[in-house]
Amino acid sequence: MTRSPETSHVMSASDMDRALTRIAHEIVESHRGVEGLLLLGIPRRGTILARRLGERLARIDPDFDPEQSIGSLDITLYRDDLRAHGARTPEPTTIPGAGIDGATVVLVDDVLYSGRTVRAALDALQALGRPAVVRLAVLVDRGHRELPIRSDHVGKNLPTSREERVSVLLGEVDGVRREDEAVVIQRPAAGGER
Ligand SMILES: O=P(O)(O)OC[C@H]1O[C@H](OP(=O)(O)OP(=O)(O)O)[C@H](O)[C@@H]1O
Ligand SMILES: O=c1cc[nH]c(=O)[nH]1
Repeated sequence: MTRSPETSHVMSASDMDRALTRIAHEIVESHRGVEGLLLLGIPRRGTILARRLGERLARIDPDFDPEQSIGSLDITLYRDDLRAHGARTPEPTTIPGAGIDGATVVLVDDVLYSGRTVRAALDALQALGRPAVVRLAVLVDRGHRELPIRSDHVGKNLPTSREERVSVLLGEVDGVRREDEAVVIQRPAAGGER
């Protein structure tokens, strides 16, 4: 008999909002302001979260100009599992303003797991220029790293087992209402097929 996976909510929409607000404050504090800051989201959900972080940065410090300081970094062609999974359709890379040379780039993603996406992002960045500093902000760190990568800013550390799947549900991608956005863990039902 096939059982459906169990799903549990681990962050609500307001938990996510609060986490992003805290991360925005952390970024300003660790960078000592917003000059030279460039947020680059990893599509697709990282790009949306980068935009939301940027809105908060602009509220904290009006010198932060979202138009000039938020972009998107596609990593599709830099993945190390291209051979195993085949190519995905690339999303646009958009680098605003003066580019990445000399900037403090904050990579933004929804989930940090093996670290392979971030490794690919570092390769993608290197092809574009030479930032002064690269940092990482993620909404959820679920552990199980396969590479020596850690996040500077974390919305929530979430202990998980490898069998579980963490999903960040966002209106723009998943079609949920803003108030129904959430982080959920799906675990295979005990005794069920996967
Ligand atoms: O640290 P990692 O092991 O690389 O995992 C993290 C990545 O996995 C997810 O993307 P995924 O490739 O699953 O694509 P999707 O969310 O668009 O399905 C997530 O958005 C991260 O980018
Ligand atoms: O659980 C996981 C693993 C990789 N990427 C995700 O988004 N969730």
